[in-house]
Formats: sequence, structure tokens, C-alpha cells
Amino acid sequence: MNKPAPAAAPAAAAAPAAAPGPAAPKAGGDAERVTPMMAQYIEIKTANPGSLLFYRMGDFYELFFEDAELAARALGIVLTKRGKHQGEDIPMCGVPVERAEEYLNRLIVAGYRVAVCEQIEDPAEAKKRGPKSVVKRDVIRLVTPGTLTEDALLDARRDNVLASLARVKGGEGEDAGRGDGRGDGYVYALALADISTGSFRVTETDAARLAADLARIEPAELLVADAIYDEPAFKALWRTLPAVTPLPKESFDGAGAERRLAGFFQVATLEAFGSFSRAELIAAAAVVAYIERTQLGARPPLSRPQREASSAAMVIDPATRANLEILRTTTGDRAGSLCAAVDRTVTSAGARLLARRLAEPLTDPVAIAGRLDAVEHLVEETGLRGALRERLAGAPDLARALSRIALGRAGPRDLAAIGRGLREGLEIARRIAASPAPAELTEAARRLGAVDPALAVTLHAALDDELPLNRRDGGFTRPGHSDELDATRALRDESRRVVAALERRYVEETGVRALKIRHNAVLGYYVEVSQQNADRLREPPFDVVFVHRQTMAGAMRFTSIELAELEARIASAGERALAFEQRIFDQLVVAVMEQADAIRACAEALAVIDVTAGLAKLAVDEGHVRPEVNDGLDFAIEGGRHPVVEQALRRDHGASGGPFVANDCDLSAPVGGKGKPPSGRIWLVTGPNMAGKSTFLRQNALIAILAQAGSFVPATSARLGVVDRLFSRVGAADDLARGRSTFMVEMVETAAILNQATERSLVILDEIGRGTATFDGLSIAWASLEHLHEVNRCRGLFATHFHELTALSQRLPRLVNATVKVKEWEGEVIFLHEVVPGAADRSYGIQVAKLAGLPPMVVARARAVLTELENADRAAPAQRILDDLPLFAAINRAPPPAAPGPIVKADPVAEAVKAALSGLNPDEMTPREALEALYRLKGVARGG
Ligand SMILES: Nc1ncnc2c1ncn2[C@@H]1O[C@H](COP(=O)(O)OP(=O)(O)OP(=O)(O)O)[C@@H](O)[C@H]1O
Repeated sequence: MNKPAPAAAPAAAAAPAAAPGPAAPKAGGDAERVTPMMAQYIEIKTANPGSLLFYRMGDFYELFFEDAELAARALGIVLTKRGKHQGEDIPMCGVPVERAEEYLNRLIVAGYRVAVCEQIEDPAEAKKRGPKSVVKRDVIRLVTPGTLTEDALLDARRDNVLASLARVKGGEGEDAGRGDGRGDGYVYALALADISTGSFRVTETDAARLAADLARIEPAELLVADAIYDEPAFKALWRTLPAVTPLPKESFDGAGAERRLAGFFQVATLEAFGSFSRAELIAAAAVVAYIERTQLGARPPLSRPQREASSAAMVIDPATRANLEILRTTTGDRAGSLCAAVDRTVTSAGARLLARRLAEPLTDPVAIAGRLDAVEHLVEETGLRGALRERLAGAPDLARALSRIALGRAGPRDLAAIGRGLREGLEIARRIAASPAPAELTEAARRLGAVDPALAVTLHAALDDELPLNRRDGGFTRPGHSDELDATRALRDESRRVVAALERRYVEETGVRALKIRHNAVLGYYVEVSQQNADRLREPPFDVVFVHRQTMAGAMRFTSIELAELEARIASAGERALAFEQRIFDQLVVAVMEQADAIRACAEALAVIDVTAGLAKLAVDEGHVRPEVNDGLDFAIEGGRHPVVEQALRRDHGASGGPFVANDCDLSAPVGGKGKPPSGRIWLVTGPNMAGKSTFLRQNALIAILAQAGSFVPATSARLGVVDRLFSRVGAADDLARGRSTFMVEMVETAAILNQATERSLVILDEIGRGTATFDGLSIAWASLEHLHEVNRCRGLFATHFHELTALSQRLPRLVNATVKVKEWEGEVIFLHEVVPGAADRSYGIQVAKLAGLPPMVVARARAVLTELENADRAAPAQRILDDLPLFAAINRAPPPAAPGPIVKADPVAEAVKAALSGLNPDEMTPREALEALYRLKGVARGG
């Protein structure tokens, strides 16, 4: 085992977002009054600041002082007291050891960290040192959100990523020179480890995209240097994460980073791992140091760090992720999300990989095609698909079992899981290899076949079919595996039969039919009879056989020489059998760990096959097609559908209910454009409320995500040039926690889009400008649309209720008007959900309001008001703006107002108005004087 490098000093504050770290009680001056046990507790507590201390006492983990108060409140358990400290009662609460995982989970979810302190010697050993000596105890593990490994503490379908963020001054990192003008002069890197599966990745990032990267990764815990943690600019970002752990700057020390990593992976140099930037090395080393510190030297089977190019994944900012409900809905549920709708995997590892693929769609058309080839193969090979899925359904979670084995937290079932997983893996590999298959699948099959098949055989031979949870219970070794163990077990079991025979004999000899031989931890084996029968055993001839040991309320307990001898035999046979089994367990662990890398590769391969087969099944069941993803700027979707709404409609209405109406969408760059390089189109979608605009917008974004994640898509055909960044502003929600109104949130998000979208981006804007006064909103929407078309030159979908905007298509050549069709029938509106070229002529808002059940009086009155307003002709201003305002591009080219230019001669009229104004004091004027002054000013302005 690897000796841990000296870990940095622990953070003083834990889980800053949720809970302050409880302080250690002071040992205080009145040391005599502190019991030895309490002294030990205080010492251990002081050494582990910032964590709740689970202090093992027999069958309980006890918590004391402030820890007890915090835990009792968080867990809803009873707070009691135990003895006194410095004259005060010591608050205490406890959780039973067998239910510790459940309580740990709740504390971690509540934002706490827990130090688990165990007894590290037998109480009998302690007694030998003297009657008052305390059992030795020590912290064996720090449980933090990012370092969980137990199934009970983890969501099987989600990665549990421990991330660390490192920052170095620009110029020190590889990409420092990139300077896109938005950076803050630093190079950032993220290291991402999941100790429950062994995955370990590093990637560079920058200040501008850090939020998007963290939203993609969703770390369970983020490690940052104190200094960064305290920077005001990041405070809001930290609040979006479940746990952020600040560490002293030594944890991010550049000088020792390479050495620490080399030490962890037991290599002399990191050269073989590939090249890393300085920031990446520092981030990776910080993660490793933290793992060593929390696992106290146990070494999880982390893969060597894989470097990921920061441009490998589509950038999706946090707002867009939330809006598009990729992994969960805006209310936080998995059900109803894109992921839930397309997940047909049958293993947890498969579900985790699918979520990761959807969270980070690729940008390399070749890599995307590789995944699509594999899905297509399994779409066509129905028999193979079914067989693989059936096998996979029986495959256990290899990666998580392996991790527990490496950390010494495994039970016999984890070992058996490895054996079973490897056997299934070999069978799956054989099936795939039976016919030619695309590279992604043959590569997965190769990895499955790379583990020594003898390991699965050994595990199967050694482990019984029915297994206990804990290794300490014994009884997991298959009979026949070890002759020596079998012999010892026979002796133990034989002895038990002897006890039963002895009991029968004692009953016969004494004539006490209710005599029982029982066992407990204090007396060992003993004879128990009721009080009435006890005298019989105390009279001759039995008084020489039975020795009185204990008197209970209704019973008396005795022992005998024969029983004591038997006891010794049984105990030693049982102990020897258990010790044998522990040795066997250790040998199996060694055998497994020797192949840890190959097993982890197997686990990854099984996940890839599961995702591929699941997506193939989805494609077949839901009628998805293979998209063509290329390097161009196409976006041509025919017959596109919304994967989630389509399934929901079918579920809610059955096959007979209104089916989802498929729609085309073509944002491809027009061919043969002159002058400027080609750019994609923007569709301006108008249409009544409830017509399906939002659904149409989202479905196209989701199709892009699915396609680039390597999935078939809900359409009859799809051809798209890779999208580098996806932006969406859909719907509006207050962000009260951050003190932002609906309109402010909308503007912040719109600003981000206008500042960052490139011509490779896809922008989805739903009703921007809705949250303010009509003309303000219209103006903002107008200017944003022009900016997207002229400056960003991205592909986009822009839904609006401002019909005035449709006039813009006369001037913006790549702006296309589209509308969602409705039919009016006897004053009612019928939604056809069909997107067609052209502009909506009416809003039908009042009809929708009527549908929603607004009182008839209100509906009638609204109709009357509308007629009045329409007579005022709202369309006219748009045409006027179009005719009067200069082109957006022209403004854009105009020099900025502050630019130095020729000296402008003063305007004499303006000067005169200014002078007249400066002589007025509105506070001292009567209304009449004010009116007169106004007339005078008008006169001056006319030059009079
Ligand atoms: N293509 C479609 N086929 C069938 N039903 C659809 C389709 N599109 C939308 N719908 C149904 O219409 C409902 C309203 O759609 P959506 O929210 O997209 O309308 P909208 O035009 O954005 O409305 P609003 O302007 O009020 O936000 C959806 O909940 C869905 O059930």
C-alpha cells in the first residue's frame, strides 16, 4: 500500500454552504476532573476540526458536546447527557453501528463532514494495561460528500465527483496566450475524481466558462484554495454547488504537485501519463492529497489522470442546462428530464455513463460518428442487442465494488460481484466478437477479454452462493474450497451437535424437562432452569456437577466442567474457521487488486455497451433516426419531435390521443453567400400562446444534444454541423436567492448569450423582453435579434409575441419568419402545432384565456379593449423604425462615442436652452410660473 504523502493541514471550516464546523471542547484547566475517556475524545476531536466526530463505543457511535447538538437536530434523534465536563452536563447522542450508514448519509446530505473514530484494539488488551485504561481509538476515515463509496450513501445512477480547482497566473499555463479578452489573466484547471468508480480526469478552463464546466460536472464536493474561496466574484458560484471545501494554499502548491502524483501512482515520473499543464498538475495533486487525507492512507483504484481538451465538449451554461431539463427538471426531479426519457440502460454504470454523455455532448464529428456506428449496429442486430441487454441486466456494479475492495470496505458480496461481472463480461465479449462490429464495440469487447479468466474462476470457486454482508461474519467460503477450513468447520459444527446431546442428557439425568443450554457473551455456555427447578440442581448428586453462576428474576444459571470444556473446543474451532476465512478473503482481495486496472477497464466497457444497447433500443422503440453530424454550419431537421413531450403525450392520452406533431427546422447556412463567410439562419417563430413555440424551440436544442452525445434522434432525418455552444433562454424564473428579479435574470442571461455566441453556436431565445413594458421589451428583443444576426452570426430560434419583429426579415437576409398554425372555428381556437413559414397574424391570447376558464365577463371586456387597441395600429411603428433607423451593422461599424474625433462646433440653440434652463429653480416656482417658463423655453428652442 502506498504511504500517504504528508497531507496539508485540514481546513478549519467544513461544508461552508450548509454547516459551520463544530468546535472542539476545551480540555480546560481543571484537568483532574476530565475522565481518561473524555481526555481521549477531546484529543481526537481537536485533531479533526471541522468534522462531526463519530466516537465508537460498543455498538454505538456516540457524539458529544456541540457535535451532539448539531447531529441530534439534523437527524431528529434524542439528545441526552453523559457525565460532566468543567461542571457542565455533556450533551450526547448516539447512532447504532448497524444503522450508521443511513445516519451518515443524512448528515452528508445536510452538508456536514464526519470523522469516523473506531476502537483499534480489543477491550481485553486495554484491560491488561490497568482497570482504568481506555481502549485505543483513532479516526479511520473522514466522510465528506466527495469521498463516499458505500452503495447506501451513493446514488447508483449518478457519478460522485470530487473536483478541485487550481489557478495559476496567465503565462504559466499552456493556453495562457489564448486571451479571448474575457479571461481574468489566470489559467484555471479542474481535476475530477470519482473514488467510487476510479475515474480521474483533468481539464483546463477559464473564468468565463467555469460556471458552465461546474454545471456540466456537478461535483459532489469542490476543493478550492482559501484565497479563491474568499473572492467575492466567486461567492455566487459556490452557492450553486452542494459542498465547497476551502483548503490552505499549501494544498495547491505547484512545487510538490508532480512528486505527490508520482507518489500516489507509484511511478518515478509522470511522463508516461502524457503532458499536463501546470494548473492541471496542481489540481490533480490537490485531489490526490485530499483523498489520502480523508481515506487515511487507503488508496482507491484511481485511473491515471486522463486529460480532456477543454473544447471536446459542447459548452452549455448552467441556465441553459436548467432550462432544457437535461438531467433533471427545473423542480429537481429526474422524471420528466431528457435523461429519464432516453434512458433504456439496464445497469447503474450504464445510467451514469449516459448521464455524463448527455451532460457533455462531443464536438468532434469523428468521435460522434464512432458512437453512432455502434448504436446503428445494435439497432440492426436485434438478436445481439437483446442478448447483450439480458446479460448486462445480471452484471453487478464492478467499478463501485472494486473501489470498496481497494479501500478495505468490501464485504464478500463485493468480491462475488467482481467474479460475476467478469464472467458476464467474457460472455458479452464473446457475443460481440462473433460477428464484425464497429470499433467502439470491438474495443469494448477487447477490454472485457483482457482480464485473466482465472480470476473469475477463483472467485467463483472460493465464494459460496449465499453470502453474508460482512467479512467478519464468516461463512462465505464455499465448502470444498479449502480442506483445512472444512475440517475446522466440521469440528465446530460437530461440537454444536455435542452441546445439543449434552442438553438432552442433562434433561434425562435431572428429570428437569425445561432445562436448556444457552449462550451469551458474558457467561459463554450455561445451563438455565426455572427458579422452581433450581433446587434440584443444587441437591446431591447434581450439586457436584452444576456450579451456580447467576440468579435471574425467574431463572437460575449454572455451568459445568463438561460444558466449559466444550465451550473452549467450540470457540477455538469457530475462531480458527473465522481466521481461516479472513485469510482467504485477504488472498482474494490481493488477487482482485492485482488486476484492478483491467477490472476498471471492464467496468467502463460494460457501461459503454449498456449505453449503446440502450440507445439502440430507444431508437427502435421510439422511431429515432441516425443523425449526420459534420463540420459545417448545417442544421436541417425533418420531422423533428420533442423526446419528452412526445412520450408524455402518449402516456397521458394513449395511442388514440392526439399524437405529437412533427416539425421541420432548417437553420443551415444559405449556400453561395457573397462577401461574408456563410452563417446559419435564425428563425423568428411567432404564434399564439399554447401553440407549441416553446416545445418546438426546445426540441431542436435537445436533438442537437442527443446527436452530439452519440444518440439517434427523434426525427425523420437530421443533418447538423457541430454546435460548439448551446444557449437557451426559455421561460423566466425569479432568482430571489441571488436578489434578481425575473427581468434581471432574463437580461443577465441574454447578455451572456450576446457576448459569447459564435457562428458555431445554437441559440434558443424564448420571448425575451417579455418581462418589461411593451416598448422597452420590443426594443430589447429587436436589438438582440439584430445583434445575433449581424455580430454573433449564429444559428438560432427566436420565439416572440412581438409581431412587430417579423418586419425585420425584410432587412436581415438570414432571418426567416415561421409561425405555429392554429385554426379558428366558431370563435374557438384549435391548435395544430404545425410550424409553417410566415408570420402569425394574431395572438389568440384571449381565446387561450377563455380556455383557461377566465370569467366570461372578463373575456368579453378584454375583447372590447383589444379592438380599441388594435384600431390604434401597433404595426405602424415597426415599419417606421425599419424605414428610419440605420442598419444595425452600420451602427456597429460607427466609431464608439468616446473615440477622439474632430472638434465639434457648439450648437448655439442648445447653448441658449441650457443657459435658460440653468436660471430656473423648479422648487420655487408656482405651477403657473412653470408653465410660462416652459413656453419661453420652447421659444428659445425655436431660435426665437
Ligand atoms: N408538436 C406538438 N404536437 C403535439 N402537441 C404539442 C406540440 N407542441 C406543443 N404541444 C402541446 O402544446 C402545449 C403548449 O406548448 P408550448 O408550451 O410549447 O406552447 P407555447 O406556444 O410556447 O405557449 P406560450 O406562448 O403560452 O408559452 C404543450 O404542453 C404540448 O402538450
